[in-house]
Amino acid sequence: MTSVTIENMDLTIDEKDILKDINLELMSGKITTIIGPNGCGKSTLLKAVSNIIRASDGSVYINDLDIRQMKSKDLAKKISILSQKNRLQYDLKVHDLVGFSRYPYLKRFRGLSPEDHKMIDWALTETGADEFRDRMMSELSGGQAQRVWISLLLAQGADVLLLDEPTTYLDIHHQLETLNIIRKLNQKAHQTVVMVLHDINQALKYSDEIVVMNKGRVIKTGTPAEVLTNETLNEVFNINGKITTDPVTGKPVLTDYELFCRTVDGRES
Ligand SMILES: Nc1ncnc2c1ncn2[C@@H]1O[C@H](COP(=O)(O)OP(=O)(O)OP(=O)(O)O)[C@@H](O)[C@H]1O
Repeated sequence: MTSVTIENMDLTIDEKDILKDINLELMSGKITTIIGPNGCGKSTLLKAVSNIIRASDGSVYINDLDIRQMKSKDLAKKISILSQKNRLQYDLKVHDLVGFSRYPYLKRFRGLSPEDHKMIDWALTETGADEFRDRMMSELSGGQAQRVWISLLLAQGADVLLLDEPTTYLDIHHQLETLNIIRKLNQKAHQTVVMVLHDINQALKYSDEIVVMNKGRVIKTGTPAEVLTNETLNEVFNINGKITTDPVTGKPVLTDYELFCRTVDGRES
């Protein structure tokens, strides 16, 4: 299993502080979900962990290896990232697109090996995307395409999976299907999964650990039960709700949520 440690990370873009003093130990083999309001730095944090964007200060370690000391191919064998918006410039067959994930393993002047094909087939089967492996990406629905993108992430064979809003654009059925696939894979293969989700109840249900961000900082980490308090909801999202415990999963559930606004003199409105 692979652990990821972020130490004293700051990230500045155009003199604006985007991430400030981030210290995190992402739990090995578990599912961690980052929640927080729009623009608080969640996507930027995932990009910095995968070295797509360089932090201005601080370090990210994968099992004690500093990612800045790693070659990009070696890093890609350890960490794969599913970005928020996946767009293709050219239309491709599903199978060919997933094949790109094997780039870090290609030997010079050689094509895909039997091992590469095995990984691609496995990834397509695990996500249920195998049935449209020979179709063009442009022919797929949003939910089908998302399964292909997750296959691409899996076929890369990394121990750490970063997923930025993997359920965006999906209907509720496909949202749950996608999260179930991620959880099933995490339970079977014990990858370290770090997701960004906007749906608080989905975050509570599917995560071992929650990271709450606000204004570029991590303000709370812990189990769903530790993190979900009305104090946190007020402070971060400006909402209030009823918090109960799901009798089956034992995890907290948020219901009856409402905007919670304080006027300048401190009254609720
Ligand atoms: N390339 C960039 N250039 C300038 N500013 C950027 C860049 N990327 C991100 N930002 C800024 O950094 C801040 C954090 O953005 P980020 O996308 O990480 O937030 P987020 O929490 O993922 O938001 P959302 O929930 O809306 O997706 C925002 O203010 C954004 O405008």
